[in-house]
Amino acid sequence: MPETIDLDNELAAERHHLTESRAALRRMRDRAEALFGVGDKVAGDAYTAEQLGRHMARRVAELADDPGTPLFFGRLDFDDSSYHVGRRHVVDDAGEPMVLDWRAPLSRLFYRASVRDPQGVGTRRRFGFVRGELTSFEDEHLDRGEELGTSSRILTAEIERPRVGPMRDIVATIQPEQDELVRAELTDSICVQGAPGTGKTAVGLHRAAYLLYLHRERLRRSGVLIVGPNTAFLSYISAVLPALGEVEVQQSTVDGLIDRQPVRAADSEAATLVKHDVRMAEVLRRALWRKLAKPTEPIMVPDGSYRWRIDPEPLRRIVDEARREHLPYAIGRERVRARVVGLLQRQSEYRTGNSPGEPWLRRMGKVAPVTEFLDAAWPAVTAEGLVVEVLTDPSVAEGILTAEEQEAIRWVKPPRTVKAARFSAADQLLIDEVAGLLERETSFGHVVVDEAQDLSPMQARAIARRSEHGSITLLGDLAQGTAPWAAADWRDTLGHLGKPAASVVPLTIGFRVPAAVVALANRLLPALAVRVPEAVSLRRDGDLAIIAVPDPSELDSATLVEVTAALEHEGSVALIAADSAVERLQGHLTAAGIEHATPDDVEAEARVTVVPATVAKGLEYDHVIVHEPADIVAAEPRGLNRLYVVLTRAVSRLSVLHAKPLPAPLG
Ligand SMILES: Nc1ncnc2c1ncn2[C@@H]1O[C@H](COP(=O)(O)OP(=O)(O)OP(=O)(O)O)[C@@H](O)[C@H]1O
Repeated sequence: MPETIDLDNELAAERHHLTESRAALRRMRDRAEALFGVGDKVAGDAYTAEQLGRHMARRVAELADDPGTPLFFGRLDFDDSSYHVGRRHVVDDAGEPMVLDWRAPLSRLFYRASVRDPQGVGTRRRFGFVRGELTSFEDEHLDRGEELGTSSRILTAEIERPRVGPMRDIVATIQPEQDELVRAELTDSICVQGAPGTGKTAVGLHRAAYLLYLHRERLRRSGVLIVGPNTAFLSYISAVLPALGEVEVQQSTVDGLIDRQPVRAADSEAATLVKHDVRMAEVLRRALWRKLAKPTEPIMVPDGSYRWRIDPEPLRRIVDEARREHLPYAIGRERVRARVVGLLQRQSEYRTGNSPGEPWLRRMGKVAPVTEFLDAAWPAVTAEGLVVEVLTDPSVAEGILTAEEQEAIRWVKPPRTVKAARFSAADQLLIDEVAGLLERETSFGHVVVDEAQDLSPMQARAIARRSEHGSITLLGDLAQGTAPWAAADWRDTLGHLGKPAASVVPLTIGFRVPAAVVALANRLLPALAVRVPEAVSLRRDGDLAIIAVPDPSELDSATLVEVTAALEHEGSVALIAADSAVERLQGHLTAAGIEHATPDDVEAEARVTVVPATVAKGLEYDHVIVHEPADIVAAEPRGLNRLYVVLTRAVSRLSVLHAKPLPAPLG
């Protein structure tokens, strides 16, 4: 059987290449560490030493080898050469490539070459690994018209593998439609509308890694930011970028971006709605700029034996001019101060014949008459102070907000001082909005926003301020919108984000949810009032069980039985329930001696996670057990959308237990 022997030899050769590549990576890391050690001795000054130190530490971290993940996952054979494709570049001692980074231009062919357009690739080889051990490979001879596409055994195994712990990268199996998005230009802002499990999150994270590779210096200076819906989601995705060698990407919720003040108050529902409404931006802008007043008094500045004077007319001109320059408010104020001092300087030069020096200019900027003029014509404002004013007396919103809306946000008991004010979570948005009117925010080079369908206009504006000079990748699914302000059309969100021209691209191939489960969830779509393309599941496997429990008092115990049965299978188990039922169910599990974790504890040993329905977004588990869908739907106005999210978390099996009738579209 010569074919078998040949294959064995091939496999042995590939394993040898893997061992050699690992050794080469270790030597690269040793060299980096050695350099790290001498870095502070060769660097001239403390600053350079620190910079160099940080650079080297990063380099060493980037070169870390994770024995659990394969160093390469594919190979491309051309006529006269072949390359292994992997998570990062590995070179031998002579600098020759042993593994090409998946982001290198040549590696692109691994994802994109096809029989129709082989782009010079003769054979594409994919490797199968078990716990870091290379165990198999699969060849597509594109030059002989062989192509596996999504029927690749290795791709199927990867998609169907049991899920444990945090999210993993998908570099080995990025699909052409995903690759197109991952490798979009840095200057392109894109919006990805994708059904559940189509790889939106994966695409966003890989795009961040790709852009960092291609524009390393530029993006390192300006930074890359990933915005996610909650901390459970952020911990779930936190391992992906480091596994790709990217250790310096900031990940945050929107609240985390804008937390200038502690949250010490809660809003009514009506107040929350108003504060997230884009009209609040207009209210705050008006409240701020109304503070400018026309100068009516001259400025008189005694200066030794002289006395300088500026009349109201030139002062008015200075204020008007600065206003027309559309500068942020605080910068405008300083501009006015500088121009006033400029006029004083000219008078002084004219009268004394000398040019006053820096100290004189600084003193003039601060003398009482100048400060008093500024405080009257262009008063100093703090973001917190202005928000306190508006919430104490919302009448400034006249004509923008209705009388009821003004009442909804009015503070019943205004604080005596700004310091004593107790701000709510939504107030942080208002404070951030004003801060953006006062000063310029620094922009990230690229921002990835996940679960973007739930951004309120004011949240989108907070992100816009941080990406004014950069591009964005917006990821979401309109059908999964659960916030009261959830978008019905991506154009609206893109407008608030300041990227109205971004293209909206659909993803439709589902990698997570088995076809039977997708079919169930899709029954909800017509009731969700959004127009989105349905997902087509790649997964033919999977089980769906809908279990009616006739006696409501037995629903919890039936759920417990289902959890116990689920533990017979490999992989993770999630019990998802209406938030109000979570504590009770946790109690039952504890009483039954079943270990269980919370969704933000991704390192937990427990195989069962109890997930409140409102936290399930973006997460996935092998076996999902949904407890009483009717309660999940009843808990909030967009409960059906929430149920759609909950039903689409299952990778292999979904069990739905109900005592109440199933919500209409499912019944
Ligand atoms: N090309 C791929 N190869 C293998 N697995 C993939 C691929 N694309 C996505 N997946 C897997 O499918 C699952 C769903 O991906 P992901 O969470 O990115 O989807 P999503 O569109 O963000 O889902 P949701 O809308 O539910 O948030 C993940 O386990 C991911 O690793």
